[in-house]
Amino acid sequence: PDEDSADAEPQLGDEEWTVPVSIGTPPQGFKLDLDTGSSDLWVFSTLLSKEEVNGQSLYDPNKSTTAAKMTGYTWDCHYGDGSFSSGYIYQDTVTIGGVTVAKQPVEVAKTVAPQFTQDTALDGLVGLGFWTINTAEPKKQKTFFENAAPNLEKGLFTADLKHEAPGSYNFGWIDENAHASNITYADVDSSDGYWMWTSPGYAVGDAKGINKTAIRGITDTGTTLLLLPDDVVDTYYGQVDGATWAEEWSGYVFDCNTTVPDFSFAVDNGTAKVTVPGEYLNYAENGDGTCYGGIQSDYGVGFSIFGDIAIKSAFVVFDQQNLKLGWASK
Ligand SMILES: Cc1ccc(-c2noc([C@H]3C[C@@H](O)CN3)n2)cc1F
Repeated sequence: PDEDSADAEPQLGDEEWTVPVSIGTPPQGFKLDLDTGSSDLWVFSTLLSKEEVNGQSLYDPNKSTTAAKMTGYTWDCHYGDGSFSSGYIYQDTVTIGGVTVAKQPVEVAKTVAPQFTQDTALDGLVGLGFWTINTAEPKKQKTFFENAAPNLEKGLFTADLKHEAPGSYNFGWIDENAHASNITYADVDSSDGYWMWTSPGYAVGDAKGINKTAIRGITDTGTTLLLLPDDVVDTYYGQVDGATWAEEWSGYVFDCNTTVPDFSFAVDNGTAKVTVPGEYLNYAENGDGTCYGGIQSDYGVGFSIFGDIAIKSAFVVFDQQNLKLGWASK
């Protein structure tokens, strides 16, 4: 059923992906960043001061006949990079990829951090984590997917992000033509509100076996890079000629002409694995002849983060009904 599919446009050199979202009646159109690492749906709005807006589309609830203010409700988000946004809440009709939720809590921004003002590629976020980390007060609100799932064929959504090319998110069904290998599932621990799971190990380059070490982390479409434990990161860069940790870049860098090896992480008991091509792991030029690695340390986060660099290397199934995370090659 192709109607439940949203094209995901890569922005800023695969830094983030946005999808077209309609809110209100008549529909107001936005480009929102689907983020499995948070659980608030928020959008730039007419409540913002003009200094905080830089070309983004603004949701105006007063122009929507289906908008209803949730009196007394507020929200306040803080993201991993220190950015923030906050405001008030309306219920309105939201459509993403052909899936419509009436009375979806739409968090309208009254304040956004400079990072959002500067990010002209997006008009807000759609959190696809679990409601337990939604920031609405006095009562947490369900995500778009949690509200949509009961009316979908399957209580799951899939992410098929691609390197420097449009990808897609599907809601409620698995496109068997979108993945090459069987889908291998891992158990999800949603107790912290994230898509948290544990990979049993990893391999660098074309190494046959895997280094058996548990990598516990979240699968987060809103994080660009692949953030891993220091011992894994050090082992990886030990195989990248000339790689060093650079204070000025706060991360591992190497000469841009360096050939960087693939990185594979195991799924389930290690029978299946996802291979991130070395090409994706030379993430960005620093401008001084060095390049910034796509693998960096998860120090201080408390868990690893399988961000877009890992997600775009696979076809990923976020199965909320069975609390499973599926990975397949494509
Ligand atoms: C300007 C800007 C800043 C942050 C983010 C952002 N979105 O998702 C996330 C990650 C980290 C964690 O917070 C949840 N998922 N970060 C997006 C932005 F456009």
